[in-house]
Amino acid sequence: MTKAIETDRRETGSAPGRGAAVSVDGVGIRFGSFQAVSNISLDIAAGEFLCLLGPSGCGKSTLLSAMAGFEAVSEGDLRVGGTPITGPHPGLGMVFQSSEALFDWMTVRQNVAFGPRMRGATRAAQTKLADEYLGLVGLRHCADRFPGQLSGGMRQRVQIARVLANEPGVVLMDEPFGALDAQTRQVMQEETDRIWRASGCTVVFVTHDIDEAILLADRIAVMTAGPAASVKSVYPVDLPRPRDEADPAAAELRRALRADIGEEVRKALRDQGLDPGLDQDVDLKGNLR
Ligand SMILES: Nc1ncnc2c1ncn2[C@@H]1O[C@H](COP(=O)(O)OP(=O)(O)OP(=O)(O)O)[C@@H](O)[C@H]1O
Repeated sequence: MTKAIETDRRETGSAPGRGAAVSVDGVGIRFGSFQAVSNISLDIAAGEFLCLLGPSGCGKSTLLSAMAGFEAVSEGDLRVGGTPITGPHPGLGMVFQSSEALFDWMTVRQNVAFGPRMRGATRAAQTKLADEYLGLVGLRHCADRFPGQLSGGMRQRVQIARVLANEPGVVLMDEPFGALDAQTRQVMQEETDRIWRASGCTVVFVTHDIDEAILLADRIAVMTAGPAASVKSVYPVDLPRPRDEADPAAAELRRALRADIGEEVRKALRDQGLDPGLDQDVDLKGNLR
């Protein structure tokens, strides 16, 4: 965290950006009579980077939405920093897959300054904070452009800067790089690792990409196939950072995750009346390979 950001925190009176713990205890979420997730328990430590993996449609986004306060839990208890989540909260920031979440009519700087402005920061402090976080994501030089003038990867960086400028304890990311091309995605993964370490936030990150999870996570939680999905297993990723995909330990973890998730994807396909066959490889979205 840079000195200037710390100074701005004092000027804006905002909460420190240190990570907050997330506690998920016996959580179930229903939509009418449909039980999407059931009996989910996860303790996420302050400052931890946790990835959620699971078959398509198992309830990853639903769980993330509940953590963000967008979705009410039907059973169980969900807390951030010890406080029950009862609705959207400035201590929680959400990065969406689509950068349409940005305000197209505002400049990049105005987008990032939006949160501090809503918190009543002075104009000078808003600009200073926005420029600091734009610097953190490597986009200071784009501050006066509009989102429509940026590439997809740049827009996602603006989204991240905008969320961080609110100085949340927890950042929730729902497949943030799913719509990007492979090269931009790789750069964004490396950047996320760096930005997360600089910010000190807790991150809960939903992805379909096992390699992305291995690259970024402290722990990976694998969900069962829905309905009534729960957490099947949790894998610690005890690998040095920055991560090396070629590390034999990463390859071993990749194999274990593929087997674990593959089982759930096959289950989901069988429930849909599709039999992938035991020797057929499937990806997390249920596509045969
Ligand atoms: N508002 C809603 N009303 C009814 N059902 C819903 C609603 N939101 C989600 N669901 C259902 O809950 C289940 C979980 O959906 P969710 O989007 O959380 O899965 P996911 O794991 O994030 O999927 P994907 O990996 O494909 O993005 C699905 O069966 C979905 O149809």
